[in-house]
Amino acid sequence: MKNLRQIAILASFFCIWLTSYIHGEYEIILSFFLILSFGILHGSNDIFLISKIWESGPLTSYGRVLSFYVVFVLLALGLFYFAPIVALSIFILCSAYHFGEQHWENDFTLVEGIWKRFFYLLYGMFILSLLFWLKNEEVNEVVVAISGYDVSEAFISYVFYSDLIVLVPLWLFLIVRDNIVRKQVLAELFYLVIFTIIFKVSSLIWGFAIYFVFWHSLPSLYDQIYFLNNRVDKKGVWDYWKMALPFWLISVIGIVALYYVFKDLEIFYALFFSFLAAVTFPHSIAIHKMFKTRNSKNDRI
Ligand SMILES: CC1=C(/C=C/C(C)=C/C=C/C(C)=C/C=O)C(C)(C)CCC1
Repeated sequence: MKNLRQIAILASFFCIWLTSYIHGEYEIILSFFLILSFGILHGSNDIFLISKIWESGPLTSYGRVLSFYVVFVLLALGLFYFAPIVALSIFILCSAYHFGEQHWENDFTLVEGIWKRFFYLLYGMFILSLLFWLKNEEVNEVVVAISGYDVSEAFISYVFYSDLIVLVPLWLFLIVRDNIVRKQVLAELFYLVIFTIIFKVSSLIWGFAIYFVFWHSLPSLYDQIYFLNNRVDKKGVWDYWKMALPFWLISVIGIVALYYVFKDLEIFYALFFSFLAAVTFPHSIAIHKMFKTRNSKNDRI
C-alpha cells in the first residue's frame, strides 16, 4: 500500500510536468485513456465482488446479482433523466464518501463507527469541492449540460469552507484517537498540496483523471485483488483482468460509441458523467461491503 502511494506521488509529478508539454486535445485523449483503462477497470468486477460478499445472503447466484445490478443502474439513469439535479447531488455525496473510504480505510485501526464514516464523507467532499472550485467554469458547463442548473463559484466556495470548518476539528479528534492517523498526518497534508497543484495546473478532465486513476482506482484495484485472493500476485492480477474483461469491454465500447454519436464535447461529458454516476452507485456499495467483510474477518492490509 505504501508503494502505491509512492507510485501515485511519482505519477502525479510526472503528469504535472507533462502538463507543460501537452495541451488541449492531447490532454483530453490521455485523460480518457487513463479513465477508460484503469478507471473503468476498477469497477468492472463489482458483480463478482457482490456475489462473493453475499455468498450466503439473498443474492447467491451470479445471475441474480447481475439482474439486481442492471436494475440498479437503470434506476440511476432514470433518476438522471427525470430529476437530474437530485441524481447529481446524490452522486456527488456518494462519490465523496467512496473516495474518502478508499483513501483512509486501511489507515484507521482504532476508530470505528459513525465518526470515521463522517470523516470519509467530509474528506472526499473536500477533494471534490477543491477540484470544483479550482475548475469552476469547466465544472459549471458540465453541470448545466447535465441538469440545466448553474453552480456559482460562490456556492462551491461556500461548500468548500463549510466542509473545511467541520473537517479540521474532526481530523484533530481522530488524530488523538488513532495512532496510525496521527503518524500519517504530515504525509496526508503533503498529498493535499499535491492535489491542489494538480487541480490548479491541469484542465478539469486531466486533473480528475490523475486523481481518479492514481489516487483512487489503483489502490482500489489492489484492495479488491487482495480481497478476492488473499494476496496480490501476477496470477491474482491476471484472474481479475480476465474476469473484468467482458464488463470492461462493454463499458469502453459504449463510452467510445457515445463520443462518436454525440461528437459535441459538452454533451459527451454530460452523458459520460451520468454513465459514471449510474455505475458508481452499486460500485460504492460493493466496495463498502467489501471493506466491512474484510474488517469483520480482521483481514486488513
Ligand atoms: C469531475 C466532474 C464531476 C464529478 C465527478 C465525480 C464525482 C466522479 C466520481 C466518480 C466515482 C466515484 C467513480 C467510481 O469509483 C461532475 C460533477 C459530474 C461535473 C464535471 C466534472
